[in-house]
Amino acid sequence: MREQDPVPPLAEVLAATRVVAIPTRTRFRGITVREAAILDAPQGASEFSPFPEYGDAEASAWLAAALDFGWAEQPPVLRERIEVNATVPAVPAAEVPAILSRFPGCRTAKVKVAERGQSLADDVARVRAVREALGPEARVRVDANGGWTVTEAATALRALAEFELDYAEQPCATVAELAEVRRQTRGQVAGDSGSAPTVRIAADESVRKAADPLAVARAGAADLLIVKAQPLGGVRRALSIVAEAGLPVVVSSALDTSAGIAMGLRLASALPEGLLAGACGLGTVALLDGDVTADPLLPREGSIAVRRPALDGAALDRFAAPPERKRWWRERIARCHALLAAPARRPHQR
Ligand SMILES: O=C(O)CCC(=O)c1ccccc1C(=O)O
Ligand SMILES: [Mg+2]
Repeated sequence: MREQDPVPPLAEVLAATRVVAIPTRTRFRGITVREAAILDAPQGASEFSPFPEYGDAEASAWLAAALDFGWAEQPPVLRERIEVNATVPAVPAAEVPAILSRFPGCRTAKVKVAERGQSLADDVARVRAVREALGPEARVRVDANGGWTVTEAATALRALAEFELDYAEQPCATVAELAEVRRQTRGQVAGDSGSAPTVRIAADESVRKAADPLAVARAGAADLLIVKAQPLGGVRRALSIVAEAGLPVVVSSALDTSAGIAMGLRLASALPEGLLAGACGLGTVALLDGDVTADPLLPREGSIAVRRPALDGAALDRFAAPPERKRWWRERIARCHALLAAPARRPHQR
């Protein structure tokens, strides 16, 4: 929400809010039930779904995004369909074909790696299964969610080099570590006879969880940025961050329902030509065992049409969160709303 935009009154926001709890089809990021506040807002369906463990300051950027998408006019749509990647959770390699079958036509896959309790051999087997299923022309990415040290990342990316990765997303936790991994993998290429591919480094958490989302770009620690509309405060704010960063981007999501996916699609559709670095991580409704609309925003022939879903009352009832969780989300919205309404304490103010 732009500084001059008024925040809608709390009573109006709460009156528009329905809290849902939707089971996931596969454990993802430790999550088996995805909770979200769905807003039946004047501009259409919107979503507020920061993960439960996030504090109010971080979550209030997600609320700014939800209110902006629900109450404010959005930038023009420059493209009607957005290509998406298959998102492969940290499953055993044998389960890869079943996961990929939920993403019909997708020629790019993003594979979770560095999962706690698993080994590099598990990661290599999973990535190999994805490469074998999709063929040599497909783009294969990995996402470590900051799970590796610099040494582990260098070792893992060497082991994964044979799969010719599109990029490695957030291999390590900090900007300094990303810069070091980027330097080392380049060194690897330079010292090699030329056969080893450069592994591009993408920043995700270093953008969406940072006090300054542009610091990673300024430090030259990434080749591209993952941008997510909710944590960055909305479509318009994400667009201004992209414009300042000057790096190619991939738009992604946070295991949103179709209401939140629509926000990501809108962001992807508004990006200036040439900035989009391939398929976006917006196909994840395929990982949920339900949705808030009768017409979910699922990948078809590798892409999704840019549109807002119509909320389905029966689905909202079916997935209604238990009373104590509903109360928890409404109280969270009230606290985050108070942070947004107090200009001096607005998070991410620059
Ligand atoms: O980018 C994608 O393919 C899907 C979204 C995704 O991976 C994700 C979903 C929820 C929380 C974190 C992440 C992530 O990119 O790290
Ligand atoms: Mg990521």
